[in-house]
Amino acid sequence: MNDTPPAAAILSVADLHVRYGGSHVLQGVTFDVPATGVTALLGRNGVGKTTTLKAIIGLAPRTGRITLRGNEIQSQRTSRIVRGGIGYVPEDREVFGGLTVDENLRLVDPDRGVDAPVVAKLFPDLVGRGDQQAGTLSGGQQQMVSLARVLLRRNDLLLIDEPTKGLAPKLVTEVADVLAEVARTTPLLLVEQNLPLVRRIADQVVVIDAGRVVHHGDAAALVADPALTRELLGVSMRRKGAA
Ligand SMILES: Nc1ncnc2c1ncn2[C@@H]1O[C@H](COP(=O)(O)OP(=O)(O)OP(=O)(O)O)[C@@H](O)[C@H]1O
Repeated sequence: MNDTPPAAAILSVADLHVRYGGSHVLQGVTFDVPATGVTALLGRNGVGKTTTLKAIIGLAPRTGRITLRGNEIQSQRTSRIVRGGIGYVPEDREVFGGLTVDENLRLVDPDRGVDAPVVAKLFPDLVGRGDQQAGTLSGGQQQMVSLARVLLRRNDLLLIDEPTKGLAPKLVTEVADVLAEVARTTPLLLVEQNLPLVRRIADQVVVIDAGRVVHHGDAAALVADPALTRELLGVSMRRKGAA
């Protein structure tokens, strides 16, 4: 049993609702994200994990209360929330394929491209690719550009949506290494279906089902319990790739 008290919350989500037309996707989602480590947001396909991240960052129509370091942000626009310290890496990577890697990075800050120290530290493979068109990169390399872009800013919290989706096992491991390194200094709220990766880097899990949080607790304990993972997520550890 770990007697360490839980870290204070950096983000609190309370009674979060999202409706798309007649579809009531989130029906009172409530959870905290501790100020350190990795919190994995899990759930079956289509339960609203991406919608939860979008609602936090202001890209989905929401009601409820969302606080960052105790300050309410639920009525703020996305640009203000980002300036307030939340970084967001969307699921579809969204690199600009017609721009070079360096230009993609300089969209965030014109003064910092592939020569930024964080790129050399975390994404050495990108250093020599500054002039390559981002659209010609592999999926894993595009994911690195997407992560690097958000890490050029100082963030108090990062929301990262399925960073390993569609990647080969070796690249999943590389992305996991980067996320583990980033999490040493910045708390992460991570949507991720790869349970070995969750087991490796997540501290806490929040599981959503039918529009609500149905489980909240220690990541290792959930992943170590095959009956519970099957019940909550409908998956068995064996079907998922390595991290
Ligand atoms: N813009 C939208 N308009 C209408 N319905 C939407 C919209 N975005 C998402 N939905 C619906 O909301 C529900 C939740 O979608 P969401 O993408 O948040 O799920 P998810 O848990 O991230 O899924 P997955 O694991 O498959 O990525 C789905 O039924 C989806 O079809």
